[in-house]
Amino acid sequence: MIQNRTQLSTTAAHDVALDCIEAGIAAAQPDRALGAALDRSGDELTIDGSVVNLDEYTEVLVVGGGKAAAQMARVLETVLGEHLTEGVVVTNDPRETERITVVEGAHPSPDEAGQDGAQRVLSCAERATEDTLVLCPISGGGSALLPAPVDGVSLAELQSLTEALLSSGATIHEINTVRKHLSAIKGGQLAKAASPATVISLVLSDVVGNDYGVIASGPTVPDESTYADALAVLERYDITPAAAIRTHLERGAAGDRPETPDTADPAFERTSIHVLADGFTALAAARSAAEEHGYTSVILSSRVEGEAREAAKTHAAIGEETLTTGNPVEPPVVYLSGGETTVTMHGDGVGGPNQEFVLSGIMTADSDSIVVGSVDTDGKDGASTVAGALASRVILDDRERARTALAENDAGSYFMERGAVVETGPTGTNVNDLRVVVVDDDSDAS
Ligand SMILES: O=C(O)[C@H](O)CO
Repeated sequence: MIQNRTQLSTTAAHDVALDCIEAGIAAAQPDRALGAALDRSGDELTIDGSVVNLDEYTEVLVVGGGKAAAQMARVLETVLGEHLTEGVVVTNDPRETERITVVEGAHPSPDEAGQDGAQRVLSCAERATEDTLVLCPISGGGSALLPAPVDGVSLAELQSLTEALLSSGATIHEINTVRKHLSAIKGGQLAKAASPATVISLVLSDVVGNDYGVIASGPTVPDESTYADALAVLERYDITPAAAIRTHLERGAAGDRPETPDTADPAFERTSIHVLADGFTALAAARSAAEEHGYTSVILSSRVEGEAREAAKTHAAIGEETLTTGNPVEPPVVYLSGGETTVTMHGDGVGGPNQEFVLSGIMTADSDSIVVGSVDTDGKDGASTVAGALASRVILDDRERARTALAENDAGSYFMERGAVVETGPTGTNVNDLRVVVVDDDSDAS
């Protein structure tokens, strides 16, 4: 799956790191995650260990959205077989399905097809009764792919607000607080549309910490945020929305519009959620891959956030400690982490947080025996076209150039010139970043 593997595999440690990356991305594939979590035997459907008796329902609907929704829909079609009544999902990564309708929408800015798809998802959910089982495949990207702007707000107004929010520096929690208050499907409203049905959400998480209400703006999850919170986000980031948007939010804050449904809403009495893959899924698979190579393997955290170059220094420092004092464990060892780091732009170079992480990491590490790899599991590191990078300080043949590249957010060019970028192409999944630091006990990295 990884291109340029031979170029990247200059030592055994590089090979180990690449195997960890490949195993992590493979484990987070939607079909694999769903396939592992779902099982049907006759009328019994097992979801992540919980048994659902399909004969208790007169129909089974599948509604959802997100980048992985079509892959998830395919698995559901196979597992449900004759029990499936109908379904609609919206995605930007369509796959062939037999009975579930797949609508192709746009990401990261919503489009008309997505709007139409979201409407079809809502209509399908609305036909549910208390005898209906509604299964909701939901994954990252769902917020853009299922727009459903509220009455009075146009798609064009929502598109320009989305663009402003995405470039504002607001967190995904903040962005989705605003989105939830401008949509007829987000913030629990899909579950409300399906009420009083039994609603089971099957989720692939691209949100660090798996806040259910944030993943795809939580269409089936009670929402505690308010119109006032949404207005506060716009104020915090100095965003002036279209007049219709402001009016809608202000009327909502004044109590003239219903809030998104919260935990007290009876719509959630028969809802449940299963996160079937997240950043930890990739880390656990990477750990097994490292162990197969005979390395001790330590998952540092699946929740590393903050400035990429600073996080890298901490990872490199752990590697150095390992080599000098054998703490926290003796080498050879593979340290793994996930989460999502960010980059504060100082220049206009090529790269992304993962490439910047690797460059900062190898510039900090004072040994050839520390190999640093980092990728975005969706195959696209920031605005670049590659997944990330993999290197040791051996490629620092021009330290001055490396320093400038880091200063100008140009790590991508530095690695590209030296064949050290990791290229996967679009992977079909996204469980955030995957970082691998291999610390060998000998100095065979050359
Ligand atoms: O769709 C979204 O809101 C983001 O991908 C987070 O899940």
